[in-house]
Amino acid sequence: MQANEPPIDKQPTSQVVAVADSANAAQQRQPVIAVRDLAKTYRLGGKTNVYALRGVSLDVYPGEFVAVMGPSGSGKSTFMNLIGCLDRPTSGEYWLAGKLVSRLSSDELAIMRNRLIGFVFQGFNLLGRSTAIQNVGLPMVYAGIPKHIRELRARKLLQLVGLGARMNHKPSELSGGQQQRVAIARALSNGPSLLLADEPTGNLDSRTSIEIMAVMQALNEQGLTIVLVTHEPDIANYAKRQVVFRDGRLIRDEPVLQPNSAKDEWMALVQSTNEDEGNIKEEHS
Ligand SMILES: Nc1ncnc2c1ncn2[C@@H]1O[C@H](COP(=O)(O)OP(=O)(O)OP(=O)(O)O)[C@@H](O)[C@H]1O
Repeated sequence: MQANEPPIDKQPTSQVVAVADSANAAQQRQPVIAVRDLAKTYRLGGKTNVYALRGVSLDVYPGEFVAVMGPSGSGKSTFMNLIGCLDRPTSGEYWLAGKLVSRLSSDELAIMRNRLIGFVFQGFNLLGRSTAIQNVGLPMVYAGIPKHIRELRARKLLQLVGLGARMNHKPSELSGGQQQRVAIARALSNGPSLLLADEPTGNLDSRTSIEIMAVMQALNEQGLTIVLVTHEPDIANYAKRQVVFRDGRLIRDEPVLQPNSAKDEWMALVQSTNEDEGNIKEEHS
């Protein structure tokens, strides 16, 4: 066992059980995320403690699509910041792809984060003066990838999210949904195995939200593990599993038996729009 692998008694119970249960192949895989008793306390003004997370334990396996829900202030963003290695917990343990995060140096952590995790935010966070292809290529500049490979990869990623015809557009020349698709392509640029999305549809209308969720579901079908924070139950119903936080605790963790298909809903919307437009044309002819 490597120094920063979870000791067997600390490993997720399901993983230990899975060793004995060879029939359950999915559970035999190592979790991408394994947290145990994770807690985060903020100290306000040197006096007051804010208990943002109070002992959360959770495993997320490769290929899962998890929606994180809960009321405002319940700890969702704090949890995402911890699993995204953007912040350190006050106590508890976190294994990211089998490595105990607390044992990693800041440099090791940064390398692991850049290699394994892609981030998508509510506000897109694109550079306003850069084109779509430049925005997507930026994380690869930091990763030291040569220009010709960067461009090739950025083109492929923009095509993957359906923006092949918008590569040279700046964010102000793109719709909100298109900007979020650029942000998703950028999040994928270093080939992560985990996508963390904090309210990715929070700034979008419901039609555009379905479009973005169709992209997310397609990526998940290709094997990408996704953890997504949302306030909206409709959005959470596109995920395969829902976890709910309240007052810094995990109070519910359930599979979604039949996730909605955003692609089907999107196609139905497009079809009904086409029919409406056809009817209008007929009325005017
Ligand atoms: N940097 C901070 N300093 C002090 N308190 C904080 C800090 N960040 C978050 N908190 C507090 O921790 C608690 C959890 O906040 P968090 O942002 O994780 O909740 P949330 O579920 O993401 O809420 P929302 O849905 O409104 O984004 C809240 O009481 C919040 O005020």
